[in-house]
Amino acid sequence: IVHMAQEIKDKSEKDYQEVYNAIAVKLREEDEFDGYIGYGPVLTRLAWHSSGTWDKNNNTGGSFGGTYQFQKESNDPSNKGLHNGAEFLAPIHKQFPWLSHGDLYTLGGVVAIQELQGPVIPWRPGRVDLPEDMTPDNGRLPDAVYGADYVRNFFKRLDLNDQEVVALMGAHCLGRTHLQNTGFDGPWGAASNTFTNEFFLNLLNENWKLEKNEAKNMQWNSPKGYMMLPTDHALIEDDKYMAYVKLYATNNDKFFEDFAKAFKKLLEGGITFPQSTPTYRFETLDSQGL
Ligand code: HEM
Ligand SMILES: N/N=c1\cc[nH]c2ccccc12
Repeated sequence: IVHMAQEIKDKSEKDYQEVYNAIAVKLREEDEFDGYIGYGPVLTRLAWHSSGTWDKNNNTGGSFGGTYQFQKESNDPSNKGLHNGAEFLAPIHKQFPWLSHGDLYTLGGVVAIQELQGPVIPWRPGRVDLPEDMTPDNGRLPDAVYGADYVRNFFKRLDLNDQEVVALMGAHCLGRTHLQNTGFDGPWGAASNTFTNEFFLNLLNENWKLEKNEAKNMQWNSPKGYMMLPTDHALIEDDKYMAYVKLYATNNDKFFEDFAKAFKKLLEGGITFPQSTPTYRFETLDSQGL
């Protein structure tokens, strides 16, 4: 299967910056969601889950067709809680009906990362809505209970190497787990809505204890009330992953640079863009003085 992005002839950078700004203003205004965490983390997870269904071996799934809009995909147990992100974006789709669902879900993640003070994520438009029967089967997204070998093998399907995997996992600096969504709980107290390299610093500096949680799942907890999934903790159980954890814990610029590249790659998996497609680097609201 070839997913050829369409050439968007009648929309300019200004048009896409307008969509970016509409999402960013709504994000700034609706700050009370999920105990004042806001919508940034769940929008980030929606962009990742709508892209993470890609299978490089047969080029099925991925962000191109916007198939998260169909219940077969949005009802995947792996996607529990993401309807909050989709409902947040629904009015944006109404306001800009010319934007495809695939472009909408991925752009939502780009806005979230940038407005939460993360790196600029270069982004290209042109994803094309596919019919419901092209929706990939459930079960293509990763489980949280396994170790480093599972994580490494899982991300091969998305064509992502050790360095890209560790960089991407740094997004777990945002938001929190919710017992009723995934059977994991915490961190307790203030979960973060600012994009930093803290995930790596916490992995290295906290005193982690493996405990069974209320849903009978094992997770790593620290005296400060932080938590890590088994797949998070796997990054300091494996020498190759550990090297990148240390790199990103000590070099925030390198983390930002590598995260931006890996997140763009994740959001574009399986898509062939025409040479003429522009790559947009959007301004944040702050940098526009808005
Ligand atoms: C081994 C791979 C991964 C596993 C097993 C995993 C698992 C999870 C789980 C269990 C949650 C909690 C969801 C909930 O209970 O509401 C979560 C949240 C989250 N994940 Fe991941 N994740 C992985 C990779 C990623 C990647 C690659 C990204 C983005 C680049 C990401 C971004 C997020 C964000 C932002 C949240 C917070 C969502 C919220 O606060 O509502 N995750 N993840
Ligand atoms: N602070 N938030 C997290 C810390 C470690 N791992 C996570 C996994 C998913 C969501 C949030 C976190």
